[in-house]
This record gives sequence, structure tokens and C-alpha cells, in this order.
Amino acid sequence: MSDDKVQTLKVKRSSRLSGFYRQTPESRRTRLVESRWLAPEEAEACAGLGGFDEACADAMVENVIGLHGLPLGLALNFVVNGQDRLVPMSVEEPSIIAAASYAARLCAEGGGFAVTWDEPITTAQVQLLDVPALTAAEMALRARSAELLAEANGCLGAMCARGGGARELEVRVLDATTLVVHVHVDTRDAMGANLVNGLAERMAPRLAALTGGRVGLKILTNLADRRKVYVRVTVPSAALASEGFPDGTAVRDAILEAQLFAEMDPYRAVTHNKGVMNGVDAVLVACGNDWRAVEAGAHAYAARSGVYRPLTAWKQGPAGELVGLLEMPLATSTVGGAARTHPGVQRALKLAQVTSAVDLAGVAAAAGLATNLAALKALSTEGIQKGHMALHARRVAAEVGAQGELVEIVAERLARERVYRPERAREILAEEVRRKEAAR
Ligand SMILES: CC(C)(COP(=O)([O-])OP(=O)([O-])OC[C@H]1O[C@@H](n2cnc3c(N)ncnc32)[C@H](O)[C@@H]1OP(=O)([O-])[O-])[C@@H](O)C(=O)NCCC(=O)NCCSC(=O)C[C@@](C)(O)CC(=O)[O-]
Ligand SMILES: NC(=O)C1=CN([C@@H]2O[C@H](COP(=O)(O)OP(=O)(O)OC[C@H]3O[C@@H](n4cnc5c(N)ncnc54)[C@H](OP(=O)(O)O)[C@@H]3O)[C@@H](O)[C@H]2O)C=CC1
Repeated sequence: MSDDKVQTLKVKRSSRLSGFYRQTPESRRTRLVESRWLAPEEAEACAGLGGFDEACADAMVENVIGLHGLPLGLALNFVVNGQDRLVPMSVEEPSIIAAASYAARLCAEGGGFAVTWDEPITTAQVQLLDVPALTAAEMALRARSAELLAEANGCLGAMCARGGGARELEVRVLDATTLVVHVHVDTRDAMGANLVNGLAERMAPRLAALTGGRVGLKILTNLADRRKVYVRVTVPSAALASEGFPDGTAVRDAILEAQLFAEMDPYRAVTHNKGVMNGVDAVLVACGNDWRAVEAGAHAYAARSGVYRPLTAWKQGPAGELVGLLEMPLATSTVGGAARTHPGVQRALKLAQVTSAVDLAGVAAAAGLATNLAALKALSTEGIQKGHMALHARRVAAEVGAQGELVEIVAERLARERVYRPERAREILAEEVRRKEAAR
């Protein structure tokens, strides 16, 4: 990135872009330039497929026959650790970006999202089978732990030079003849899967020799519980009041009841967590990260006690405010993987002003807490259908052939009628087309 662009990005800007959602994609890009979020050529590069082409795709995965697009939107109103952030989200489901923006606006009233994180530790597992004497094997590994870590770091010169490297060796007993060795590695801005998988393969013969065991699998774990992110928000109860629900305290209490439901019932907790992953995954997809890895880790973490539980906790604060907390493993990257091959990924990271992998984890987790709050607020008041379906109506309108301003007109009428069937959309579209022709 050129110095003038770095300067541009350092300028303090607001993430509150009033009326943004009523603009066209082109005028939104112009707005981003005017409000100094993007340089003109960067905004222009967002249009269409954003520079992603068949050659990029062919270098990325196998047997490519074409490209498959997804929308790239921006969630607004985010203040993360005191800094205004735009949050890039790529997702196929309507209402998620609106929901994130809405909840972020509520959270901003309490000071925004306070985010902290663990060091970016990714863990390799080496399975050792048929170990003849478990206790002796464990002792041998523990006695050699410093030496083994030094050997590991010997293979990780570049990673150590940037402040990462192997940090700890852990031995776990799985059954009477099976051990698993965990090598915890700080992989800095990389997710570190390829790095630690390679390390595990290199270390395995030595670990087998020390224990007398036979090498089994050598692979990272996606239960990245040494790489967690923690987010906290405070929403004044008054901010929760909305049309038809003037008592913010009652809305807060309804959200607390929804939280209790998720804590008592895994069937509900899964859906509650889907609302969290709405935000997290959309950010990860926009930023070219491995969302399957994060999904797998998130759900395993939610079930760590043996019972599947919500990833977020909503409580009442001392002054009657609503306090929200999210704690989850979140292994992100700003280098490696798709960041190398997808031109849109670097742009998304710049838009969000992401400075490191852990910073990206913080932004994604803030988005997750926001989408969870928006869903709980909607569910606890008017129900999910009103807001969600009103936005879904735009998709129905487009499906039946509405274009340009007719998309909004048809969608608005469907939402007013609370009918979202394509047949009705078709009728409305025909009426509106006739009306337009008559007016000419
Ligand atoms: C959809 C809203 C936000 C409307 O909510 P509303 O109160 O009708 O919105 P509003 O018109 O008062 O606007 C409030 C703010 O929302 C945003 N907003 C409003 N409209 C738009 C739009 N068109 N495009 C972009 N942003 C929009 C925007 O930030 C706006 O602020 P402003 O800029 O005006 O100051 C609300 O109803 C909501 O948050 N609903 C929840 C939607 C949701 O969770 N969708 C996910 C699908 S359901 C699901 O997958 C998860 C679930 C529900 O199962 C999880 C669970 O069970 O826990
Ligand atoms: N179970 C799973 O989750 C699995 C996931 N994967 C996939 O692996 C990929 C991620 O692996 P990963 O090892 O992260 O990616 P890559 O191998 O693509 O790239 C990471 C490398 O980038 C280099 N690098 C440059 N700058 C930095 C920096 N600032 N911080 C850290 N590293 C830097 C490092 O190499 P150097 O130190 O040599 O410079 C690092 O090892 C994803 O595509 C994922 O989908 C693969 C297998 C299994």
C-alpha cells in the first residue's frame, strides 16, 4: 500500500454513514471515497467481481469451470476499542448486514465493543499409538520438552523472527496405550494450519522414538481454545426501546429471558449460536478466512462442558443496562490462504482497517455479538419475520423480474401486506409496470 493510502486510512472517520442503505452500490462507493474510507481507485476496484477472475480462481481450487459470486456489504456503526470500523460482510442471507448495523448502533450508545484476545496460538496434535509404558513415555516427553521446543523452533526460523514460534509442549493420555502430544505454536498473522501440520510431521518420528509408540495422525486441532477472543458490550436500557415497544427495560428483560432459554435448552442454544455465526462467518468469508475451521471450533467450544451452550451471555448490569459477552475460539489470518490469491480479501481487510490476525478476530467477534443481539431483540419484541422478511421481500421482487426502483416498490408493498409469495410479487410487479406506463 502506498504511503498516501496509509495516511488516508489513518484519518479518524465515522462508521455512521447515515442513509447509506438507501443509496445505490455505485453511490455508496463514492460515499466511501468522500468520507475517506477508500482511495478512488480502491473504491472502483470493489465494483463487479472486484478483480477476482478465472485465473485467480483456477490458482485457488481445483477443476474450476467458472466463478461464483456473493454480495460484499458493509456493516456500519461499529466502534471497536474506541475506534470506528466499517465491517465487511459477505453473505447470501438478507437482513444480516442490516441487523449487525442496527445492533452496532445500539452498542455504540454504551461505548461500543470492548475486545481482548489471546495470543494467536495454533496447536498441532501428534497421535502416538501402542505406547508400551505410558507413564515412562509421558515423563520422557516432559523431561525433553525444552529440547523438543528448541528443535521445533529450529524449523520455524521465519516465524520466530516475526515474534512467533513453538511455545509449549503438552502431553495428553487418551487411553491405556495412546498418547497425544500437543505442540502449541504462536503463528502470528497466519491461521497456521499448513505451518503446524508440517511441524507435526517433522516432529513425529522423534516423539515416537522417545515414547516407543507408533505414529498415528499429525494434524492441527480446530478446537483453537488457546486462541480465544473476548467481547463485551453495554447497552443502556433506554436505547432498547423502539416503535411499539417503548419500555426499554421490558425489552432488556425479554432479552434476558431469551438468554435463559438458550442456557436451558440445547435446541435453542444452537439457533442462538447460529445468530452469532451470522456475523462471524460473514466477516470471515469477506476476509478470505477458513470459516469451516472457525465453525467447527466454535461449536466444540460451545459443548465443552458436555452440554451444548450459548456462546454469548446477556446479563443485567449494575445500573440496569444490558451487558453482553462473547467468548469463543477464533483462529483468523491476514496472510496465507486466500489472502494471497483473492484481490478482494486485501481490500476487505483495508476497509476494516485490520492490523493483525487477532485484530480481525476481534472485528469478526464484535460482528457476531451484534448479530446475536439484533436477533434476540427482534425475537423478544416484534418477532423475526417483520424485519427479516421485509428485507427478504427485495429478493422475492428481484426473483420475479423487478429491476431498478421497482425492486424497492414491490418489496415495500409485499412487506406492507406481509405476504412474500412470488405469485403475489408477480401481480404487484405487473400493476406497478402498468402504473408506470400509464404515467408516461
Ligand atoms: C432488520 C432490522 C435491523 C430492521 O429493524 P428496524 O427497527 O425496522 O430498523 P430501522 O428502520 O429502525 O433502522 C434501524 C437501523 O437498522 C439498520 N437498517 C435498517 N434497515 C436497513 C437496510 N435495509 N439496510 C441496511 N441497514 C438497515 C440501519 O443501521 C438502521 O439505522 P439508521 O442507519 O437508519 O440509523 C431488525 O428487524 C433486525 O435486526 N432484525 C433481525 C434480523 C436477523 O437477525 N436476521 C438474520 C436472519 S434470522 C437468523 O438467521 C438468526 C436467528 C434469528 O434464528 C437467530 C436466533 O434465533 O437467535
Ligand atoms: N483443519 C484445518 O483447519 C486445515 C486448514 N487448512 C488450510 O490451511 C490454510 C491456512 O494455513 P496457514 O499455514 O496459515 O497458511 P499458509 O501456509 O498459506 O501461509 C502461512 C505462512 O505465511 C507466512 N507469513 C508471512 N507473513 C506472516 C505473518 N505476518 N505472520 C505469520 N505468518 C506469515 C508464514 O510462512 P514463513 O514463516 O515461512 O514466512 C506462514 O507460515 C487455510 O487455507 C486453511 O483452509 C489446511 C489443512 C487443514
